[in-house]
Amino acid sequence: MAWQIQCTASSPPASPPPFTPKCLPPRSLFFTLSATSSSRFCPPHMPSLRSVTCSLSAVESPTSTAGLDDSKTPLLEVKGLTAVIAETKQEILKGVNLVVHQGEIHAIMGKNGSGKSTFSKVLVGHPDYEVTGGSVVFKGENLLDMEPEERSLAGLFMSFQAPIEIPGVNNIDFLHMAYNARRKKLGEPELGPLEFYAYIYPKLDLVNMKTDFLNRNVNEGFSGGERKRNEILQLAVLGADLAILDEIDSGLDIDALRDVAKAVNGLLTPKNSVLMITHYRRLLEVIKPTCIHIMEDGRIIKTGDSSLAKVLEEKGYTSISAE
Ligand SMILES: Nc1ncnc2c1ncn2[C@@H]1O[C@H](COP(=O)(O)OP(=O)(O)OP(=O)(O)O)[C@@H](O)[C@H]1O
Repeated sequence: MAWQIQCTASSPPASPPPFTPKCLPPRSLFFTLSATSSSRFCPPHMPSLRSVTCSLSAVESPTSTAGLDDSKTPLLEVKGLTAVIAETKQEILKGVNLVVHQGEIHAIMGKNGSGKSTFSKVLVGHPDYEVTGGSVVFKGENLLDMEPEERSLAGLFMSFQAPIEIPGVNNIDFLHMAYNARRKKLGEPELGPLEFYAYIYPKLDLVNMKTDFLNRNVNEGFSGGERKRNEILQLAVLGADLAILDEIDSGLDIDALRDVAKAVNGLLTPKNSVLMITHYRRLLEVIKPTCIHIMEDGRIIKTGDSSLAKVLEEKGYTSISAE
């Protein structure tokens, strides 16, 4: 799936409201996020097991430059990102702009087929898509130049809408390998099996998972909710500067949603950020977003605070499109 965010701001208000996220007026920002899952696309955090991929990007609106928060370097900057389906050349992303700073939580919503997942896929470098324009800078580096695993090692994590199974690969071995790859990248010594077990064991409580899930093959036979918990366990183990969560709430029962939200909130620090795609306000009530972005036809058409989700629930996307 894919995400795309766009924040637009007009002229700065005379008196800024008490809560003025950096992505809202007087700033002009655009966010784009896309994520893709495919049985052929590997998690970027699994360099040697290419079955899923992740990536994220943000671009500043060409019209929003004056409004950007210059006081902080953006974590993610996506500018005018356009992309087509590789096979048919059909354009899906039509100019996505997004800026994410440290400590921010951004939500992307939008009708089915608006391009959210495509955006995510493009960000992670999914081969089904070709970038035809724009740029994506993550932590000051050109994300589009990086391989999917390089993006992960740089601090990008993505949780897929439909996490894939990796038959024959033990969950704890998978996590151990991915974790050590990250440590190696950071110039830190790798952990042996016992050290890693001691590291991961307390994290199971975070997502309310039983120990035996570690010894099962990755997602094999897991229920939908268990897969989502496992995704968040991966995030807890690997850490991330930017976590992209694609419909992390789908398939979760009420208790599981609470567990997952608690885990995600517990992982947040002033230095890392979250970009989450969702169709439902219930997620935004437990993981409170800094901004909500609405995507339509491959672009971010509106950005607002959490009250936007209430408007959507009451009036639907048509009311936004009509503005
Ligand atoms: N590989 C592909 N081949 C053909 N069409 C594609 C491909 N990828 C995306 N599309 C089309 O691009 C459009 C956007 O799809 P995308 O999955 O990004 O939407 P979305 O906003 O994530 O939708 P949803 O909310 O239903 O998950 C859809 O019309 C989809 O059919």
